[in-house]
Amino acid sequence: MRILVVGAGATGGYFGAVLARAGQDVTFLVRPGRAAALRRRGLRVVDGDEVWRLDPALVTAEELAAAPTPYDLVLLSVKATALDAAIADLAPAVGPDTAIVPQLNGLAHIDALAARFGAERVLGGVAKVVTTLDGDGDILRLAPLAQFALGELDGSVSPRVEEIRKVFADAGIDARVPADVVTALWHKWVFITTIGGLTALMRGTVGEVNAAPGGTELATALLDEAAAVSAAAGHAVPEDERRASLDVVTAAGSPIVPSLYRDLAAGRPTEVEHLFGDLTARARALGVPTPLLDLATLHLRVHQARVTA
Ligand SMILES: NC(=O)C1=CN([C@@H]2O[C@H](COP(=O)(O)OP(=O)(O)OC[C@H]3O[C@@H](n4cnc5c(N)ncnc54)[C@H](OP(=O)(O)O)[C@@H]3O)[C@@H](O)[C@H]2O)C=CC1
Ligand SMILES: CC(C)(CO)C(=O)C(=O)O
Repeated sequence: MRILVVGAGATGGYFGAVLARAGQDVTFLVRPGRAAALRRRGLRVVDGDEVWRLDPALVTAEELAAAPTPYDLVLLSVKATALDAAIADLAPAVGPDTAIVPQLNGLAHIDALAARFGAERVLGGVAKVVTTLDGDGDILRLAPLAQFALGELDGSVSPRVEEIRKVFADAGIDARVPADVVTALWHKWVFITTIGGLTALMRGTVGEVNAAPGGTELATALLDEAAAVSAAAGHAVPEDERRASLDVVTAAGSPIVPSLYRDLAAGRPTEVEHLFGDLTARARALGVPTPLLDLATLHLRVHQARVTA
């Protein structure tokens, strides 16, 4: 299977490196700056005490446009803020049989991809991994979790989904095909807006927020707001899943923060519109009140305006 990973950042770099290390035919579509850094330093993954280096196959948008090459699988791993440009850049890699698996948090990117490439080429993908880039561009894996869920958007069971799942599983990734990947995307969205809203509003880790009086109540209220939107959209969060998410966002002493918080704390733009703007707009359309998520949205918008000015 020829695999093109679009974006060699924290998640794409990690999953792509794991797939390449397992012997898969992986090429990274990267922008010139990242290409130069990877050629100089290699793609390094720091996983606890283990550090491994890969010298991956790279292609830039210019090179791909000059020699269009259809790939079997395109794994889209950019931030939502880079989505439109990435869609244009990856287009020459899409042929009649290409499967595009995005792994962004949120949902709106699915519609954007389907509009550009046709819904039949787009699968749903949900990444559960905790990775970040350090100052050298190396990938740091911050927690043992490495899960990838994918599926057809219409819920059907297809040979290509099983084939891709097996490629991930054979590389050692906990790869799953949920009963309904759109529901899985919604539930990840609920989780990410809860933990993102909590840590962004309170400017602390899950443990720090919960150590303060009222922190646990805020985590619970955020989760319930986000879950109410998901339920109104037809994707109710089952009680066991709600409990599992609650356990994570109320865990005493937990050092966990989401990538959104890392971006905020580092003064970088965040995926505010894709994650929060979209969810609160859908909440309004569905008649679901979301005062806490609205506050988080406003907070992140103020940051966005400042850092993009
Ligand atoms: N980090 C995490 O733990 C998790 C993140 N997610 C989600 O995954 C998505 C990606 O996040 P993450 O991997 O953290 O983001 P990163 O910013 O670490 O990586 C994104 C990469 O995309 C590259 N990129 C942007 N535009 C293009 C383009 N046109 N062509 C090629 N490369 C491009 C950037 O490269 P450049 O160097 O050129 O800027 C960057 O390296 C987000 O939606 C996030 O919410 C989901 C699960 C976990
Ligand atoms: C919370 C987490 C790590 C779960 O995969 C995530 O999606 C993110 O940080 O963006």
